[in-house]
Amino acid sequence: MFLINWFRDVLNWFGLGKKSAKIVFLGLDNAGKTTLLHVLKDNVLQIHEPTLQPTMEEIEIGNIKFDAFDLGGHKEARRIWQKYYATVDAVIFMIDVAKKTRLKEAKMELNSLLKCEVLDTIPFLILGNKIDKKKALSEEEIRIELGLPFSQSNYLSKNKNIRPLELFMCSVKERMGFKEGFQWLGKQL
Ligand SMILES: Nc1nc2c(ncn2[C@@H]2O[C@H](COP(=O)(O)OP(=O)(O)OP(=O)(O)O)[C@@H](O)[C@H]2O)c(=O)[nH]1
Ligand SMILES: [Mg+2]
Repeated sequence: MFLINWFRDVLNWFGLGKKSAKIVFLGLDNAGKTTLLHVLKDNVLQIHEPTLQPTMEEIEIGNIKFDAFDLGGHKEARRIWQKYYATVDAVIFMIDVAKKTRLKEAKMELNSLLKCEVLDTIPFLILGNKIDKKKALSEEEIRIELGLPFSQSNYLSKNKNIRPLELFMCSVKERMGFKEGFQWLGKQL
């Protein structure tokens, strides 16, 4: 019962009501995607092996359906990301904000997603994860490093459409920050 209520809360964060949405979790390896998915699904923080094969978690309560695709972030795995683009309603792009040395690589992957024609108007929720770590960069530093706008209305997609895109800093470990991100995303769907 607790779990069911908890799922309902999760879905309410999305503002999904009776909607259904397909979401992909993307980002470099080790960012925390699988950890987040399982916190959302079971409310448990587990240690996961790096994701080698894409997995899909489907949560259905009443007529609410939420499909989350968890794709591996290591170099080989990134090649298949594009197979999922055509049908997605939203992208969650996760970044390890405590790993400064990999921000350039994360920026490159994010930019190539943003340039992708089929994702032109798809909302992007960027989660700056691991703010619990000592070395975590601030939100401002992350915006600068990734070249993200400070104001939402500035963000134009490749075809000059306004694309919903927002950064939320979070810690999956401390269960902080991502809820606000999902609330924002729910409004864009
Ligand atoms: N400190 C801290 N560690 C975290 C947090 N979230 C995830 N981690 C850790 O980061 C590591 C990688 O997490 P995963 O969820 O496996 O990362 P992933 O993005 O799925 O990685 P791939 O499957 O390789 O693409 C694990 O050791 C997690 O415990 C967080 O909020 N804070
Ligand atoms: Mg994973």
